[in-house]
Amino acid sequence: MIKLQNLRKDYLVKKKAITAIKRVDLTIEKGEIFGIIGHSGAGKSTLIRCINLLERPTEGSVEIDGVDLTQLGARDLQKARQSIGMIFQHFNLLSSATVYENIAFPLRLTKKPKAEIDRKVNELLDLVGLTKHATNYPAQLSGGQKQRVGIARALANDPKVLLCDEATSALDPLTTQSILRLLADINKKTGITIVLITHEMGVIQEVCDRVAVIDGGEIVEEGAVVEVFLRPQQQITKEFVAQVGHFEVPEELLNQHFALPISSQQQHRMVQVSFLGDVAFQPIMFEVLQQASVQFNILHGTISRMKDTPYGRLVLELTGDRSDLDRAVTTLLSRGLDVEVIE
Ligand SMILES: Nc1ncnc2c1ncn2[C@@H]1O[C@H](COP(=O)(O)OP(=O)(O)OP(=O)(O)O)[C@@H](O)[C@H]1O
Repeated sequence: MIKLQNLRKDYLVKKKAITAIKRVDLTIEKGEIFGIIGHSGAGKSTLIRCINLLERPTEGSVEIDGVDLTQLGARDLQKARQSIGMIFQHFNLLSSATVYENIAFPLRLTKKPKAEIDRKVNELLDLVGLTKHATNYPAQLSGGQKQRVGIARALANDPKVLLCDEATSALDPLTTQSILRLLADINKKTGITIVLITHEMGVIQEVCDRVAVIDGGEIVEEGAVVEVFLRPQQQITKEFVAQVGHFEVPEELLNQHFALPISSQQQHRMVQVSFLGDVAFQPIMFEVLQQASVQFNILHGTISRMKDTPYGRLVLELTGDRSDLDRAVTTLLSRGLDVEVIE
């Protein structure tokens, strides 16, 4: 659907080139919600603005549905851009136009008939829950409502792709949630491909299917959100995950003395058990440990949800005969849990 190949973007500042995007190869599938996360200055805005050629790449190609936008002439590019909607951190609404007129604006630009404009604007007002505010001006709206207008306007020409440039960064946590839920809903209803950039891992966790981590103008890690959360490879990714995950085993646990009593044949073992998807709802762990005659003590845990996928991670102290402990770990692995022996 979206294919960025060998993408580079330099800015000329006082006749010197500053490389914002070093080299990016990225494929985003049709219908997915794809997140790009990075710190300030990492190149997120530049990258997302290259997707609709608001920034023209210095090198490389930007394919949407097999068409390389960098090869199009002005008229064809303008047409292709109609299939790419965009929303912004500060909404970029026309302050002197009503909510209705803001949404109608792109339809008027494409010279749609009046009746069609009216039908479409009303449909979009309903979709974003702003029917009652049609005649209000942006200054009369809350931040969340302004972003809803931004979303409706971006969807006016039925785009195939929606680009979200830090769309929730100016909003409080509750409003952020409601905007993310609206985006997820629209994605489900229409199958639109959504690309969003953010510096907040919570945003990625809430709505994205896949994520790429950008650092110094390069993608340093990429994968399904659940995989990246549970098995981050790069240090920067681990730091982003730590913003929301509480996945790291606390230092004091690693140094503590085991709590369960022990007899001479028995051993202690500290394990981290991770589970994903439906397996999170099954009592596998307790069943297996009981059957193996292994005692356990929960030392630390997180159970939550990533978009629609439940997941959990528990740190357990296990006590039992060595062979029982080995058997319990092997059985847990064979039943689809991820088990890592910490100590
Ligand atoms: N128009 C521009 N002219 C010159 N340099 C720019 C321009 N836009 C961005 N840059 C530089 O390119 C690099 C990447 O900037 P970019 O805005 O893409 O990063 P970002 O990850 O979106 O950061 P932020 O979250 O702070 O917006 C930075 O070093 C920035 O200073």
